[in-house]
Amino acid sequence: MHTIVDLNSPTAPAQLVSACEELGFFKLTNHTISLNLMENLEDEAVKFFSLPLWKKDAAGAAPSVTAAAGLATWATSALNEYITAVKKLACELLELMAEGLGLRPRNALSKLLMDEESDLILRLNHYPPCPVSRESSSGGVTGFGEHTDPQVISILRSNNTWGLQVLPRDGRWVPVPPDQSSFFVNVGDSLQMLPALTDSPQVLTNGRFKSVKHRVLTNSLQSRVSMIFFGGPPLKERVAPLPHLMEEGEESLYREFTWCEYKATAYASKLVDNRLELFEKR
Ligand SMILES: O=C(O)CCC(=O)C(=O)O
Ligand SMILES: [Fe+2]
Repeated sequence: MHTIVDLNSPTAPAQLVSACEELGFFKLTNHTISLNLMENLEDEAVKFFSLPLWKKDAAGAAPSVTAAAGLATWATSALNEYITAVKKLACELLELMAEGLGLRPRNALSKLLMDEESDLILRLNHYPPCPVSRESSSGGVTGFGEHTDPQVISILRSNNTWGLQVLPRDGRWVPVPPDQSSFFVNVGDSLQMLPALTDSPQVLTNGRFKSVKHRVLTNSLQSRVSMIFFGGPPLKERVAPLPHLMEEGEESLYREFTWCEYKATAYASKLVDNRLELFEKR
């Protein structure tokens, strides 16, 4: 099962490091982001998702999605409030991780998100109930296929509907019990490649973080709504080879690439594809 990290615990830095090394995924409790804010945003998201498709398409192309979709005007400012708060939380976590890794300076990781050109995304997902999943022998219909997140860090909040599963290294999918008042955090591919991002060889010896494979199965009776904050580096930031693929002194199998290139490849490929193969030196 995944680790539960209490943000207020004095041992949070060490707990974060071991959670990121073992599974690359943990539940975070005792954060200060208001449940009320998250529930209000969830209500607006549900209203948006229940609009007819043509209206959602039109809203997507409009300068203000909320206004075009006829959603509450406060929704835009609430969204901005949420994004600011969750970005701050992401940076706090990255600083605690740096502390746990003994990295100097403390902002070695968080500066990637603090940069004014950092690539931040908030995604809202809606999985309507899918009755077929009751009859399905595989235990559910896929709502979001298996993948790793390409960014540095992802911070997920969902309603209390089951569906999220993570894949530990022993290869068996584990359902994650939902908890609408906590966050679920996962290591992204770019954090797995962290030594390159920090230019800090000491991290190589301190262990590596894992970007965890995860997926969502639909629920037969209840709809699931999730909001995920993806913290990515600036587009021009250099992302480099996975150190665990190299022996000491061995030349990298991969050519250097930027976050922009990696992101473009990640979103153009199928979810399960091994994107790194595309960056192998030929
Ligand atoms: O909706 C969820 O619970 C997870 C979705 C997800 O993994 C993603 O959007 O990257
Ligand atoms: Fe994901």
